[in-house]
Amino acid sequence: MNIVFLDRATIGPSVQFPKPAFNHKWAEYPQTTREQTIARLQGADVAITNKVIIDKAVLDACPTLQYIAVAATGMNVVDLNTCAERGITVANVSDYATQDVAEHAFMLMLALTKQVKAYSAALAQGQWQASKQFCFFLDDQPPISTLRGKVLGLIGTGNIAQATAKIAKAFAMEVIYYSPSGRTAVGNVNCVSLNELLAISDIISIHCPLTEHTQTLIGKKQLALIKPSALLINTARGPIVDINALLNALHNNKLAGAGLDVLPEEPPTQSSAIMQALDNPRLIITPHTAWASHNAMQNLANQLIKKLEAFVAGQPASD
Ligand SMILES: NC(=O)c1ccc[n+]([C@@H]2O[C@H](COP(=O)([O-])OP(=O)(O)OC[C@H]3O[C@@H](n4cnc5c(N)ncnc54)[C@H](O)[C@@H]3O)[C@@H](O)[C@H]2O)c1
Ligand SMILES: O=C(O)[C@H](O)CO
Repeated sequence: MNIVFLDRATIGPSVQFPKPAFNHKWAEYPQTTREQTIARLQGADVAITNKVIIDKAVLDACPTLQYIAVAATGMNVVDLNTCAERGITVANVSDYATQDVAEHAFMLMLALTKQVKAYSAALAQGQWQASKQFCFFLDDQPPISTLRGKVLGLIGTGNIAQATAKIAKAFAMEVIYYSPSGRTAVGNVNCVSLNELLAISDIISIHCPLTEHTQTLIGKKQLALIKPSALLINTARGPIVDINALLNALHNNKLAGAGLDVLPEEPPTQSSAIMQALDNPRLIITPHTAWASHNAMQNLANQLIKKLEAFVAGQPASD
């Protein structure tokens, strides 16, 4: 088996990939550009990719591929339909960073409700040091608020959404879900329509995959349904939110804050509108690191190899 790992450097250097227990040749590259992808996959049976795109053009030019291991939960970098037509197995790694991503979503919620960015910046500018009392308030920011009692609307009902719901319960928040499948409840928590969720939530957190159905799921029309006092958290995939519509809503005070771990373009270019908005204290961006604890990444590496071994042994893949 010829295995080619196209973007090994996207998994931290402290992580060891176990040696597959079958006869193989392993080639790995720190990164692979679009132009390099086809050449590097010539003769490969197995491609491993985290974020290198394997679309129809790549699949057409690499007929030896039998198995694509996505070193991530989100599989949006692979043309799944073409793989299915051609009998190419695509396997992602699910549930390796569930708790990490849920904690990250909460970190963003807490940072926004407690105005951490605005107050840290004021401190760095010496504003607290110059104040006449023990504490210091910023008059031009929304009031600091409390999570307890707030309605958390979760888009998606999968692993990360449910882990986020568990944390929310500990904060005494009220949780609702949106599921496109018509489910009415997850455990004892109600599912509502997307429009209803947008209208009644104090915090909306996105936990669905990026697919043709979820591209700009949250656009101008949907943002208009959200309360101006609400927060939007996206740790799923950047293109699920129309970023220009989001920036507009923030700028016009139609949204109280946004916490984003993912952007439509990764990495973003410095001149992009979102990077130009970075000094907005109600916008917190992390560089797609929600998943990236050492433990989670090692989990991912172990599971990826286990699934690959199961495939080579002709056993059904299991998580
Ligand atoms: N930021 C990060 O570091 C990070 C890490 C892991 C996963 N993710 C992203 O989070 C996503 C969710 O991960 P998960 O482990 O919870 O996956 P999961 O498969 O357990 O759950 C996905 C959920 O999305 C729902 N869904 C599918 N289509 C939908 C639609 N059109 N509208 C609304 N909901 C829809 C499904 O019903 C399911 O409940 C992944 O697909 C990935 O893109 C991001
Ligand atoms: O989907 C995932 O697992 C994360 O985005 C890391 O690639």
